[in-house]
Amino acid sequence: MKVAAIQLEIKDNESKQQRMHHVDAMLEQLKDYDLVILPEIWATGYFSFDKYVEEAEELDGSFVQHYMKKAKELNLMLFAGSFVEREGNQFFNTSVLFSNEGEILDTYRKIHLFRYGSKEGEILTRGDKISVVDTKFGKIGLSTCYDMRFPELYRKQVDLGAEIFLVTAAWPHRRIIHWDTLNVARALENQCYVISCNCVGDHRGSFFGGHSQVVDPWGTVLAKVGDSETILKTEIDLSVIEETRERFPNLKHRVL
Ligand SMILES: NC(=O)CCC(=O)C(=O)O
Repeated sequence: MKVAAIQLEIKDNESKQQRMHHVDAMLEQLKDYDLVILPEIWATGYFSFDKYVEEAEELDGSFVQHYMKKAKELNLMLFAGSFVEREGNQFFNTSVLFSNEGEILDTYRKIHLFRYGSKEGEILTRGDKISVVDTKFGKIGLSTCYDMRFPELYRKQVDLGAEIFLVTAAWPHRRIIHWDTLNVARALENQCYVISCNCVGDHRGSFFGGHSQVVDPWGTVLAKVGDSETILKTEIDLSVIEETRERFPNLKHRVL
């Protein structure tokens, strides 16, 4: 399974349309990939809290319609990262997984909203549904950034059959050691692949840390990129999930 993560630089002087245009050009390079993942609230810019309401869209709005078409056109499964979703008078940090046929496989509204130096928790409403979706590549669990600090979410995803965790993020450079550690921890404790995608760049005075990565179910980092804009490209072997779980069956040894 060929996977790619578009580690996007968020530039303050770019508009949502410009960022989408830039991402679309990067997607064109990934036509023979099976799965592509994008970061958190990348089109608006995670720290552009003043634009959240103005740029929010409904689930059938133009952002989702656009990436639905792109997934089909490029014949790839696309985890389009998250965007600010409006439903009635509520707003959510919502990510969408599209099939290569352009269907919405699942959506996920971030459950753990970030409140440390972030207005996310003031503006948005938290999600309350755990997302694990059956795909042609196995069962995939969806999550967003700060969620990584809450192991119980991933354990619940495993209980629902998850084999691969997709994590969309806007994680700062100053806590990048936590990010690296959590990517490995979530993979090895749950014997799942972690495929994560972070932003980079100096956005409204905060530096995003990059380090988008792919970690296998044994906790080995198969691929990791640095802290500048790039596309992480790698291949994963899905048989490693079952093989790891059989060889070292810690998931079966749970007591609690
Ligand atoms: N976007 C986020 O959720 C940031 C999370 C973060 O910076 C942290 O957990 O540390």
